[in-house]
Amino acid sequence: MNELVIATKNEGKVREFREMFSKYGIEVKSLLEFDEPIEDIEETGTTFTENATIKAEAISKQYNIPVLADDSGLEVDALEGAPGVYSARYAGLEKNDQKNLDKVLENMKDVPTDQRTARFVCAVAVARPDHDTFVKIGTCEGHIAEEPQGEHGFGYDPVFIPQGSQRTLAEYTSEEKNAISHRHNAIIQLEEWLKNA
Ligand SMILES: O=c1[nH]c(=O)c2ncn([C@@H]3O[C@H](COP(=O)(O)OP(=O)(O)OP(=O)(O)O)[C@@H](O)[C@H]3O)c2[nH]1
Ligand SMILES: [Mg+2]
Repeated sequence: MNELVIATKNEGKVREFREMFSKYGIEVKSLLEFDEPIEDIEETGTTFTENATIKAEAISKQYNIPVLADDSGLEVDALEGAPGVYSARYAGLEKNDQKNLDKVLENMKDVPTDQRTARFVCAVAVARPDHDTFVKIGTCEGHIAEEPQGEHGFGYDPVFIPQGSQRTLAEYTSEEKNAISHRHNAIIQLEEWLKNA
């Protein structure tokens, strides 16, 4: 396989998939690079697994090709798992990373350091014509910073400090993030399939 379609319109995800799949010699094509505009796929599931499956199967069926999709988000223990599957839409449907992150910090303002534990979760689904869809899940444990730091990455990266680190993920280089991220931890479980695909 030398090209894989990823059913996403999130440029941050596309960049990371492109970086991580390059070592397998696989080029990534996202929904942003199709000749015709692709309608938004409604994420009606209540779990990362369901939503990743919905996105992968929608595009796989429409174009009759193998497709990978990623549904991911941030689970904060002190917020009972929120924003969770609603991470992209936490502060509203407009999908504003800054507003989402501000809302997490605001909701966490009275939470002491030792209770700020959180994790990123990523479900990757692979849908193919005439095959059952399969899903792999990766996580990345850490805690929520008191204030945003760093310019790299996307989404909640400026407020997420991976376990054992003093820096936020937005202060990591892309190579450093791609070595420990939830997305990386999901993709490494695809290695067998990638080698044979
Ligand atoms: O700081 C972050 N670093 C990450 O590595 C990361 N991965 C996911 N997220 C957050 O979770 C939402 C996913 O929602 P999501 O899976 O529905 O994606 P999306 O709507 O942005 O794009 P699409 O793939 O659905 O087209 C994203 O928007 C982000 O807010 C991340 N934040
Ligand atoms: Mg989405």
